[in-house]
Amino acid sequence: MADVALITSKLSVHSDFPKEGINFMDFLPILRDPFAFETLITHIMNHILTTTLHMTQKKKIDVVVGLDARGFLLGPIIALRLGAAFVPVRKAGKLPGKTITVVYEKEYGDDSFAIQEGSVSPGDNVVVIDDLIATGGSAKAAGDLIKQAGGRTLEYIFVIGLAFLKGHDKLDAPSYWVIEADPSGSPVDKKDSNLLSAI
Ligand SMILES: O=P(O)(O)OC[C@H]1O[C@H](OP(=O)(O)OP(=O)(O)O)[C@H](O)[C@@H]1O
Ligand SMILES: Nc1ncnc2[nH]cnc12
Repeated sequence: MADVALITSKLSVHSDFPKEGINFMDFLPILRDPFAFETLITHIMNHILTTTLHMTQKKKIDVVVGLDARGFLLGPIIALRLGAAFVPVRKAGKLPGKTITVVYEKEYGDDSFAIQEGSVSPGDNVVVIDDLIATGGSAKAAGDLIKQAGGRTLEYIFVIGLAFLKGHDKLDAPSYWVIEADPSGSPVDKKDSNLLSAI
């Protein structure tokens, strides 16, 4: 698809960042090109309107959860277009008031996430947005927080999926990524795993 080719052309890969052996996929250049950025948002919106919304009888998404930090660059835009709330899942210790926290493991170390109590209500339909899924540790931790708050995660949506790491297998709902990358950071045709996980 031409839209995916344009978005993919903006990605850059940095070897051995932030640690030796990690091919870090940088999606920020997409945001520097307004046309590519708009194309990405439109692609994600099309996916949500044609697929995610039909995962619930209510046909409504109540909350878009964005993951610290790069999920914050996409989540509020998607939330506004859907008429949904935006809720950040932040690294623990950064949010005021009562929070729910969870410790998790990711591709290059351990971390902890928090969500503000009351920001997701019981029964809310939630979509999680982030730039990338690697081991799935971050997305799973966010899903655990949403579950503890009583919300229902309909889908996890990413710009980039490192499907070979099988992170999506850890998640309690289907996942979708716009671009799939191999261990070197090169784009590959999306595997069935992505399609299957979106069923
Ligand atoms: O699937 P995982 O193995 O959990 O890795 C994916 C997460 O790692 C990156 O964030 P990072 O924790 O580096 O935080 P940052 O966005 O603040 O740099 C990325 O933006 C995802 O949130
Ligand atoms: N390879 C990678 N590139 C960018 N962000 C990441 N987060 C975890 N692994 C990553």
